[in-house]
Amino acid sequence: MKIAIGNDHRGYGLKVKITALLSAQGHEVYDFGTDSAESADYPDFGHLVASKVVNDDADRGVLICGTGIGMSMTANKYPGARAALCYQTEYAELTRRHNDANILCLGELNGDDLNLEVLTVFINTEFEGGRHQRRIDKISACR
Ligand SMILES: O=C(CO)[C@H](O)[C@H](O)[C@H](O)COP(=O)(O)O
Repeated sequence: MKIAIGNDHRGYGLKVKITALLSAQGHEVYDFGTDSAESADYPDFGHLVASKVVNDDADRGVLICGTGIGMSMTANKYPGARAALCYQTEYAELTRRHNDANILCLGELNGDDLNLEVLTVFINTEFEGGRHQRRIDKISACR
């Protein structure tokens, strides 16, 4: 799978671990920065990753900031982005099965170990389709 990843300064350490894990599993990881723990603005990286996903240059995106909230706000500005902020594995499973989420947002505050579990579930869970596809289609239908 092609996976685009981005982070701000608070997400840098976790990004390094995630990139190593995904690469070891054979995924193609495209790292859009930031590349250090020096202060950086999360929208800069959220925009890069979300645009890659909605343009089909990546199958999934992963975005990390302190809470994951700013990244999810940024990514969901893009039509076709379904960014999900997940703090527990159950949410990652359900957002893949029911929402076909294509971007996972993580909060560094949630802890690296739990975030890596959440990531693994997100990457390995398939969309169920059926009634959930109808509902996803309705997300795009702004009134
Ligand atoms: O959590 C975040 C946005 O939702 C970001 O990680 C920001 O970094 C957070 O707002 C903290 O900012 P700071 O400059 O590190 O204090």
